[in-house]
Amino acid sequence: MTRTTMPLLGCIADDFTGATDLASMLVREGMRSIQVIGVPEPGAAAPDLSDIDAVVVALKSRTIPVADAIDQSRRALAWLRQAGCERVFFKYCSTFDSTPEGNIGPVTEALQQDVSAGLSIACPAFPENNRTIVFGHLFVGHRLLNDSGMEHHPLTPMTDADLVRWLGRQTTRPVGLVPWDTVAQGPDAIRAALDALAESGHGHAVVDALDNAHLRAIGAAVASDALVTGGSGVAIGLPDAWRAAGLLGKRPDAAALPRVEGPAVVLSGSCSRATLGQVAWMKARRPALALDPLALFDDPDGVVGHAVAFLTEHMAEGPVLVHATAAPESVRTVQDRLGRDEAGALVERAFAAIARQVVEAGARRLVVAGGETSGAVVSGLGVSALRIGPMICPGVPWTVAERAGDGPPLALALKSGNFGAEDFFLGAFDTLDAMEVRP
Ligand SMILES: Nc1ncnc2c1ncn2[C@@H]1O[C@H](COP(=O)(O)OP(=O)(O)OP(=O)(O)O)[C@@H](O)[C@H]1O
Ligand SMILES: O=C(O)[C@@H](O)C(=O)CO
Repeated sequence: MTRTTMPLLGCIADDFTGATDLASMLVREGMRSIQVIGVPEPGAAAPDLSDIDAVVVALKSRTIPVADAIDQSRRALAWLRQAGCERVFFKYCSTFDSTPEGNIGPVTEALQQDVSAGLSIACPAFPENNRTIVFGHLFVGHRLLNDSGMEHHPLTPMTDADLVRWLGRQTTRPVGLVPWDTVAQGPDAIRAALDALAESGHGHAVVDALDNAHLRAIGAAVASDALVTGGSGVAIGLPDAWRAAGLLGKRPDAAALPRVEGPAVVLSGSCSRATLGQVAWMKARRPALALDPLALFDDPDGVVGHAVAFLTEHMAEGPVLVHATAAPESVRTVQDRLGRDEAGALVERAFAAIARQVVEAGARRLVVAGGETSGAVVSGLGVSALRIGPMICPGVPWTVAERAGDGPPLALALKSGNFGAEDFFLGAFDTLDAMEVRP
């Protein structure tokens, strides 16, 4: 018999757009999914989980102190288990963003303890976005992780592509490897390798994957595990395995959302390479306004007001863009003047205010670029949960927001900095117009 009343899978994601990425993969594979913003406080209105298969709790725990990340993740786990989830997924970045101290290893070990898991896999591979693992080494495209640009990341510089060694620095229990030639032999071989590693005292296994066939085989091998850890890629094999085991029903309409119509805006606070290209592409086609952080520092209300007036003037005619996205040298100038964190916080506050005011002025469909920027916008709009809909590109779905009070429905697409093709900003609205509608 297939269970129908409670979510089967509870997920804990260490950042915001990462949570959306995971939920999107689960929806594509036929699980009705919702993303909850932070751990709901006791007594707060709980999201409606009555027809939901997977719940993803979005934390901001990737770069906070280890003890705080453990505490938040454990609270998320307790809430998910109370909601009925029997399987747990810990989602981190496909570039394994972490430091020698954590937070991936320590959070995994805390969750293992709480769900009484023995060994769990670690698999950030996401071939659809060019992240693959070969003999434990993570590649971004053709480059090793530590030669991909990620070695310069301001918060989590990834200076070693050897995930067995890197994760081993963060964990108390040994880390083993299931190499790709074992993975290629299929689920039974993978399971046997994992069991052998557990038998020999390993607490973690990095699992190689080069393509989606590998990920589906891994999913089938670990479908009974209480805890799976990884990027969104490794989640794609789980739903089929659960359906085969009778734990999950068929969900042909998993991606359907209520129709949301109305003016469309794009807010971009990401300065990642992919977003720079997307902003340039959009500026050549639609009205666009650049936010100047230094002007924002001098007159925040004036600059926000000007941006809202600009959006409001143009949004009825089609998608319109406001961006702080700027080239690295211009970002450096701003950071030298204001400080890196202060500049970031100033721009994020501005986007939160712009989003709030432009929604008050009638905007109903918003695309937001950048993880931190998305967090600020979602907080600014008072969103408590996101129902996940169709995929725009691997890792980015449309969502419909649940908000406190009786606000009008809002469609939101939250894009990780480095995801999406050049035409993402306009293409996103085509996906929304073409989607199947939930009555
Ligand atoms: N022109 C600018 N000068 C200085 N800081 C900026 C500027 N534009 C944006 N920022 C800040 O840079 C940060 C960008 O982070 P964000 O997470 O939004 O994007 P990202 O890093 O590209 O996305 P992701 O985390 O999904 O990869 C934010 O704090 C934003 O406010
Ligand atoms: O896994 C990824 O690359 C993304 O979902 C992410 O976590 C971006 O911060």
